[in-house]
Amino acid sequence: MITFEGVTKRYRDGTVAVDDLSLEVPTGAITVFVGPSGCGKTTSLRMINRMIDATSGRIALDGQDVREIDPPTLRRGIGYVIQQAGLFPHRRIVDNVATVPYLLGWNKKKARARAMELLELVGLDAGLANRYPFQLSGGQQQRVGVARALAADPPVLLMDEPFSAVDPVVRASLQDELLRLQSELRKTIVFVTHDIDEAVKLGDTVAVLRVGGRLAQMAGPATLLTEPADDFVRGFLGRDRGIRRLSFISAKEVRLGPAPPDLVTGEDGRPLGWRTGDGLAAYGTFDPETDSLRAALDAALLSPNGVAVAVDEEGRVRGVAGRDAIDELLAEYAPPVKGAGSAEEAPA
Ligand SMILES: Nc1ncnc2c1ncn2[C@@H]1O[C@H](COP(=O)(O)OP(=O)(O)OP(=O)(O)O)[C@@H](O)[C@H]1O
Repeated sequence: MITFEGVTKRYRDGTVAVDDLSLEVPTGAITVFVGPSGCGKTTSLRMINRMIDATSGRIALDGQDVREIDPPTLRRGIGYVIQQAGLFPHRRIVDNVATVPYLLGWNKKKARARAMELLELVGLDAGLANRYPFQLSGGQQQRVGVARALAADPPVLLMDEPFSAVDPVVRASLQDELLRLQSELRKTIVFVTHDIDEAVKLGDTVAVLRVGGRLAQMAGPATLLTEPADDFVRGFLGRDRGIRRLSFISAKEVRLGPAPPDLVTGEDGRPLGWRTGDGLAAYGTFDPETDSLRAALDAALLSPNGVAVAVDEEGRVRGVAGRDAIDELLAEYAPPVKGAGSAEEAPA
C-alpha cells in the first residue's frame, strides 16, 4: 500500500502543486489520479518515486517513509511509464526492455531472455526485438515502455499519461491490454490521466483532484458516477455521466422479446441482418450474460430500426430488445440531469 499523509508540494516559485493530500493507494489494484490540467497529478506521482521530493507530509510504501529509502533502491521496486514511452532512441528494442536488468548487473544473456519474455507478455512480436524505436508505431513503442517498466518485476508501477499520445483505437487496445496484464500480474498501479473515460475504465479506485492538488473525491468508478461528491466532480464527469454509468450495469436487466421475422438469421442461428427493401441492413448485438447496459444501448443505436439483438456466447440470437425496453432502464439508471450546477473549473 502507498499512503499519502498530508502531503504538500510547493515549488520554488511559490506554486502550490499539491496541497495537504491524504489518500491510500491499495496494493495489487489500479488507482487512477484524474483531474484537469495543472491539478498536480504528475507532481503527486513523481513524489512516490522521489523524482520530486515533498515539501511537507509523508509518503509511505508499505509503512516505510520513502525519504528513508535511497532513490536508486526505491526506484528498483517501482516501474515508471511515461507518455511517448521515453525509449532510448539508439538502443534496440530488446536492449531498451533490458535496461533495468543490465543496471542490476544481470548478464546479457539472462537480461535479453527476460526482455524477450516481456515483449511476448505485452503482445509484441519477437521479430521487433532488434529494431530501433523509430521503426515502431506509437502504440508498439508504448507497449515497449510497459515491458521495460516491468523488467525487474517491480511490485509498483507508476504510469503518467502513458496512452495519451496514440490514436483512440490504439489507445483502447492498450487499455484492454493493461487490464489483461493486470489480471495476471496484480501490481500496485498508480495511473495518471486527464481523461475521465480512461479513469473509469481502468481504475479500481479513482481519485479526482482539483487545481491546487486537493482531493475532490476518491471512490470506485461506479460510486463516482452515481454519487459525485460535489459540483466540481459532477462537472468533471460531464453531462454524459449517466451514459458512462451504464457500463457498470449488467445487460441482464434488459427485457427481451422474440426475434421478429425481419431479422434474418443463418442456419447456425447467428444474425445476418435486418431485411430491408433492397437487402440486409446492419444490426448491433449484445450478450446479456456478459455485456453492460451500455453495450445494449450501443447495439440498439447501430441498428437502423433501433432494435438491439441479444445473442448467446456462440453469437446465436436469443431475442431482441426494442428501444422501449432499453429506454425503461435508461429512465431508471440515467435520468436526465436536473439542475446540474456548473463546475468550478472546466475539465482539461
Ligand atoms: N518545476 C516546477 N516549478 C514550478 N511550478 C511547477 C513545476 N512543475 C509543475 N509546476 C506547477 O505545478 C502545478 C501542477 O503541475 P503538474 O504537472 O503536477 O500537474 P498535472 O495535473 O500533471 O498537469 P497536466 O495534466 O497538465 O500534465 C501546475 O500549476 C504547474 O504549472
